[in-house]
Amino acid sequence: MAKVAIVGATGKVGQYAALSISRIPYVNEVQLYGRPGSESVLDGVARDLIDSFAATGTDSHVSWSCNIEDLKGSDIIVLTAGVARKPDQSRLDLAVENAKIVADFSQKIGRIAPDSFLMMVTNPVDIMTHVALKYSGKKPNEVFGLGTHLDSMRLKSAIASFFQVHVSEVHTRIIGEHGDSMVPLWSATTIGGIQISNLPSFAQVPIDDIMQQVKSSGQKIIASKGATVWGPGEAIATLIRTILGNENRILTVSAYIKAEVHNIGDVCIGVPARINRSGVYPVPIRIEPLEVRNFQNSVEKIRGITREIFSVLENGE
Ligand SMILES: NC(=O)C1=CN([C@@H]2O[C@H](COP(=O)(O)OP(=O)(O)OC[C@H]3O[C@@H](n4cnc5c(N)ncnc54)[C@H](O)[C@@H]3O)[C@@H](O)[C@H]2O)C=CC1
Ligand SMILES: O=C([O-])CC(=O)C(=O)O
Repeated sequence: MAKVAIVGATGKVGQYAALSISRIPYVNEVQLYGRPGSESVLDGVARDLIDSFAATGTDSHVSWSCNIEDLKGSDIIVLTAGVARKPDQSRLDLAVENAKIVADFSQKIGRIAPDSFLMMVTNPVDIMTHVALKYSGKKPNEVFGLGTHLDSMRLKSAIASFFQVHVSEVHTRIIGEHGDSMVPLWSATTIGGIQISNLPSFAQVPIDDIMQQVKSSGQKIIASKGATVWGPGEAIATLIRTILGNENRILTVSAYIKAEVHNIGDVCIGVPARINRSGVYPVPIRIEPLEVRNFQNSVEKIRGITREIFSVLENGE
């Protein structure tokens, strides 16, 4: 059984993640962490969560704290703390402000919970994952981010809807940045086990429209209801269940790569990774030449901004 802590638990994503995580059978403690001053909100979130348990039969302990030392003993810490973008902002606009928050928490988490996994949600998530890796002092397989798994879910829904098939019949992935330079892998997309380009109707797929829809999904939801919550909240729970259940599923997460994708590396970015109780292991893959070029561009963009952010953190602005 495991303790999962959420840092940023008073926020929209943190609150829904608490609910989705509490329903994972391997979790026996959900800890809600918030900044000093957020005691009353945390208490309310905990009570509301516990009220739901009678309906779902959930048997989990809920605790809350504003004392960072209480993260001790966590098996997984989910970091959702930080600012969220406004509809007219890019995720990258949040980089400097959130990097300071993430670096500070990661340093503390590295000391207080050295054996925990650290899952990054705060945006821009690929860069924040690298900040968390560096400042926590944890191993690369212990630090990962919710990146293009969510984009892959969005693409999967769009493809299932176009072909009018159940989502479980669609396997697909988006790799690269959780942002504009994301790269769909059509070469790794199947419907009912058939490679998508072998289906005659593939020629009718409005690929550009679908990718535009996937890329703008977060922004559209933020513009209309203020935040994306249920998509990311469920995706967070899937990743945690995969670790705690030692499931060895291959999911696309932001992880540190060295040379797994055509020798491109030294960056945290969305890649397929085998995930189990020991952590997150990027899978060596070979993809089509155009996909390699697009991935290389995405990597160069994220690596460049990550370096700038490291320099800001080290030297100040
Ligand atoms: N990776 C992904 O797929 C997704 C990432 N996100 C990101 O998650 C983050 C949280 O989003 P929401 O929950 O919608 O935002 P929110 O504004 O509802 O919650 C933010 C949380 O961070 C805390 N926080 C803010 N500034 C802080 C600081 N200086 N120190 C400590 N804690 C601080 C707040 O107290 C609150 O608990 C954002 O960066 C957002 O962009 C959101 C959805 C999906
Ligand atoms: O779009 C945002 O800012 C939140 C997010 O990352 C997503 O839902 O994909």
